[in-house]
Order: sequence, then C-alpha cells, then structure tokens
Amino acid sequence: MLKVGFVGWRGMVGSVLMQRMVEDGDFKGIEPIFFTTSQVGQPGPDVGVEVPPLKDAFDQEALKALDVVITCQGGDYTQAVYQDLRQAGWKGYWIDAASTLRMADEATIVLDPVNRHVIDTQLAKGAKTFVGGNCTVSLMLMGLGGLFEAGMVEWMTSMTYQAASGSGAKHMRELLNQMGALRDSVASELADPASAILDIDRKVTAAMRGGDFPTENFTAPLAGSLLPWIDVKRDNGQSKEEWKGSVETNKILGLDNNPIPIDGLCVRIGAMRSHSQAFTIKLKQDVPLDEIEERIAKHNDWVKVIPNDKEATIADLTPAAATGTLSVPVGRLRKLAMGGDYLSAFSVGDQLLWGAAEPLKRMLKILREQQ
Ligand SMILES: NC(=O)C1=CN([C@@H]2O[C@H](COP(=O)(O)OP(=O)(O)OC[C@H]3O[C@@H](n4cnc5c(N)ncnc54)[C@H](OP(=O)(O)O)[C@@H]3O)[C@@H](O)[C@H]2O)C=CC1
Ligand SMILES: N[C@@H](CC(=O)OP(=O)(O)O)C(=O)O
Repeated sequence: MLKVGFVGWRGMVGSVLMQRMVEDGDFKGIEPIFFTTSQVGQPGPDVGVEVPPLKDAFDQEALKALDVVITCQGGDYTQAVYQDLRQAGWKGYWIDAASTLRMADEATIVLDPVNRHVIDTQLAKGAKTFVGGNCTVSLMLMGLGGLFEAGMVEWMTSMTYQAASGSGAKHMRELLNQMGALRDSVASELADPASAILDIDRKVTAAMRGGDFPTENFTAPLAGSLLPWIDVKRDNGQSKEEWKGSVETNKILGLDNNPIPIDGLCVRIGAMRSHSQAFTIKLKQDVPLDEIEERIAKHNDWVKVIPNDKEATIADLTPAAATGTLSVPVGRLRKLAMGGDYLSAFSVGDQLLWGAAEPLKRMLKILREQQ
C-alpha cells in the first residue's frame, strides 16, 4: 500500500483536494499520513480512514519514509524541503501544486486529460516529480485541448478574467469586504427608489478611493473595478502570469522544441473562484465551425460546448454557473472578421478544481494504477 504524505491539506487548495478525494473514495487503498507546519501532534482530519496525529512537515526522516508526498503548502515550503530531500537520496514521488518546480527539467506538469502521453513517457523514464499547472493554463487546455490535439493552432492570445481565489483566501475575503463597503456607502440611497443614480455613483467612487476602503491584500480596489496585472513583471514587459501562459502550455503539450506562440493580458476581476478567458485563435487552416465544435466537445469528459447565443451564454458560460463544478464550458465560438482562420472562444472554469486540486488527485491515481 502506498504511503502518501499530505502537506498543505487544510489550506484552500488542500481542502478542495481533500473534499474531492473523500468524494471519490481515494483514501481507501493508500496509507495517508498528514503533515503540518504549525499543528504537530494534533489529530489528523476525518477522511474516512484511521490516520495518525499530524507530523512535522519539515521532519526529513518522516518524509523519507513516504512513497509519495502531495503538497499544496506553497512555493516557500517546496523551496525549503524538496532539494534537501532529494539530495538525501529520497526517491519517492513528489506531487506539488506550487509553481516553484514547474519549469525544472526533472518536473512534469500534470494535466492528464490533455497530456497523459507525456506523463506516461516521463513515468517510463523514471520521473518522480509531478507538478500541477498554472490554473489559467490548465483551464485553457481543458477547454481547447481538442484544437491543440488536432494540431490546428498556429498561435493564440488569451485575455483573462481571473478570480480573487487565485490570490488566496484572504483576498477572497477582502473582495467581499470591498463589495460590502461599496454597498454600505449608499445603503440609504439604494433604499430610496427616487434617489439619483449619479449621486450613488459619486458616493461609491468616493468610498472606493477613500482611505478606509479595505485594500490591504489587493493593495487597490477590485470590487467595482479590475486590476490588469497579476504577479511580478518580467524584463519583456509581460507579467509572470502572462509568461506562464506560453511556457507552461508548451511544456504540458510536450512542444518545448517547437512551441506555439501564446500571449495575452492577465486581469484580476471581482469573481470569487472561477477564471474566465477570451481567446483569439489563429488556425493553421480555415476549418468549418461545426468541425471545431466537435473537436472541442469530444476532447474530454468535462468540456462543454455552449451554443453561441445570448440565452445559453449567460446561463452556462459564467463563473456563477461553473463554480464548484468540474465542467469547463467553452462558448462564443465564431469566426472573426479577420478571416475564416481566425476563431474566437471564451471559457470558464473553477480554478480550485481543474485549476489546482484535480490534476494532483488524478496524478496520485495514476501512480496507484501503476502499483
Ligand atoms: N490559490 C490558488 O489558486 C492556487 C494555489 N496554488 C498553490 O497552492 C499553495 C497554497 O495555496 P492556498 O491553498 O491558497 O493557501 P492557504 O493559505 O489557504 O494554505 C496554506 C497553508 O496555510 C496554513 N494555514 C494557516 N492558517 C490557516 C487557516 N486558518 N486555514 C487553513 N490553513 C491555514 C496551512 O498550513 P499548516 O497546516 O501547515 O499550518 C495551509 O496548508 C499556493 O502557495 C500555491 O503555490 C496552486 C494553484 C492555485
Ligand atoms: N497566479 C494564479 C494562481 C496561482 O496560484 O498560480 P500558480 O499556481 O501558477 O502560482 C492566479 O492568481 O490566479
């Protein structure tokens, strides 16, 4: 039975992983051992099987006894522990949600509905380090995997609308506090149907710009606004999030030697936990729209093509519809005015499920199937 150590299981991504593993009965048939950086000795979580008290996540001896480590603890933890553990001769499987190791040669980015062939090749070569992709990248590939699989994409832009959860739990709370502060600033005017909308707007804008507006985490208003920058700046003017869109996609697809150009702008918006993206896709050829829809729909069990009409779009192609589900709706599929080889598309997906926890959960299952 695989001895599997879980680190970061009580964080936001880790909790979603636990929930999904319990739902699918994944704790049966493994020996789970739970680790912590702050609660050593406390009881482990209730996952339907007996678990020992929490162990110290920095205890190398305890980690060395494991066949698999799954960590959702974050990049600082990976940085602090991974190299030392490998240098100490540990040959177990490391499955990680953090971006730290993604582009390392020894790491495979996992998204098995899209790159099972790459994962299998790497496993056959003895690879031991598997990392979940950036949420925006994984969700894009779950939606458009059929086009990449068919080799149809010459280049692509992705303009993102990313949810607060991508920044972490505190940011989600701050978004709600900002929404509440805006609403509270005009509570009496809203109660009066005769009040002037431009007065309401003036007050809301003043509240947003006011010194006591809660911006400690985002450092700027997000509710009622947006932030067209995610993560740090790179030398070429891209944000790091935009850079990941290209390098991670090509690594996942195994196209490092012949990469598809992918670029765009990453924007934080006031959604809670589903990321959306608008794509301009330059096709290699003018392929009929029905063939495109069929390729997209058939690629995996979770992608859902949404008809390009208003009713279906606002019912099914929104964060409100996708959140909490494994569905990846893709819609607004139409040829652009630039020509028959220019396709537009829009996708949505829960960034804590396919964007974070689900690929890790499935990687563990792949390892179990191999035993
Ligand atoms: N947020 C996201 O969208 C994505 C995140 N990731 C990666 O996952 C990492 C973890 O992200 P995320 O889950 O958002 O981080 P969290 O901040 O929610 O959790 C990280 C750790 O904080 C500790 N912690 C301290 N106080 C609490 C508390 N009150 N409730 C829960 N945990 C607490 C826990 O460690 P302990 O038990 O040891 O104290 C926990 O494992 C990120 O750093 C990133 O590398 C990857 C993809 C997407
Ligand atoms: N950066 C992503 C979330 C995330 O954690 O990404 P990564 O796993 O690449 O660090 C966002 O803000 O939406």
